Amino acid sequence: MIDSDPRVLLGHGTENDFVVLPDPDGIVWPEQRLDGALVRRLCDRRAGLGGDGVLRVVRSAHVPDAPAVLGAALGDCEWFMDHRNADGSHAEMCGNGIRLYLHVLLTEGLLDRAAAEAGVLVGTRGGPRRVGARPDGGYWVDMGPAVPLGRGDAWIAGVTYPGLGVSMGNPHLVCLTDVEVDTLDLTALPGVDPAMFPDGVNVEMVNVLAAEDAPGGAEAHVRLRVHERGVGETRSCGTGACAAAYATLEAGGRTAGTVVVDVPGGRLTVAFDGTTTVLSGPAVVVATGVLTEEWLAG
Ligand SMILES: N[C@@H](CCC[C@H](N)C(=O)O)C(=O)O
Repeated sequence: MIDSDPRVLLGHGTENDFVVLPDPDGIVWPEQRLDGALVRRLCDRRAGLGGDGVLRVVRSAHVPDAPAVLGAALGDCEWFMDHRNADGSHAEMCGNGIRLYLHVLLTEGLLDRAAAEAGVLVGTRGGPRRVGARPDGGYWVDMGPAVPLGRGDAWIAGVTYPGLGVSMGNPHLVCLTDVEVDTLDLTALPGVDPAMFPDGVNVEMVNVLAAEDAPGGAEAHVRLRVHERGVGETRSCGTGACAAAYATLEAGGRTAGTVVVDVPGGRLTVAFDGTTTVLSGPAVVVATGVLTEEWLAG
């Protein structure tokens, strides 16, 4: 039995879709209730609502992990993006999810537009991230620096694809390839070296469409498909787009520039200034509702 209304929203960022649970004061979905089994049920596309993950919208004060992962920034992060992958696991960071998170703070009346446009520091298990709304729609996120993790390979159907490991708070292996990414089977996680990624990895397969003269004056334009840790193939990954953009610039000997990243679910833009990484893209709330007692009891 849940005392308060178990309100729920469905939303997405470039079709990376999430079940969003508003729980500002940590009353509706305390961690012991929102366990891995319930996350898996919510994300089930037939027996639940369906999603690549769950975002709990909660104040940092009600998240037991927050002091450890935010450290001195705890007091600056009123809000915490409590993210779960569809398999129930926690991830450090989610670039599409955090844009949707800010959008939900706005649509739920938990934040005013002026504050959102100024940019808000949100806690994540990867540390604090600043996210903001653009006056003309869309959202930006300061994702922090991309951290190279060294060279590694992915294997798909007996073919080896050389790649670059990149951390965006969470681990990625980016393979730039001339093989048309739309022809690859990403149903299963590509083979990787487990010693390089002891906590698992998200794998991005990338075609570089333009290494210069990209749309909107960007430095490069790529197309990406991704197999996400804890989910499977998704239609977009914000951290993956950042990792792919970093690997693309790095292959051209650059550390700064803007990369347009096309994913199956839309378009993201990633800008590097040599210090940090700014991800931009849309966020959409599709529906709002209430979970039924019948389903919760099931
Ligand atoms: N889709 C997300 C990343 C979600 C976490 C990832 N599956 C992991 O386990 O690291 C994004 O938009 O960044």
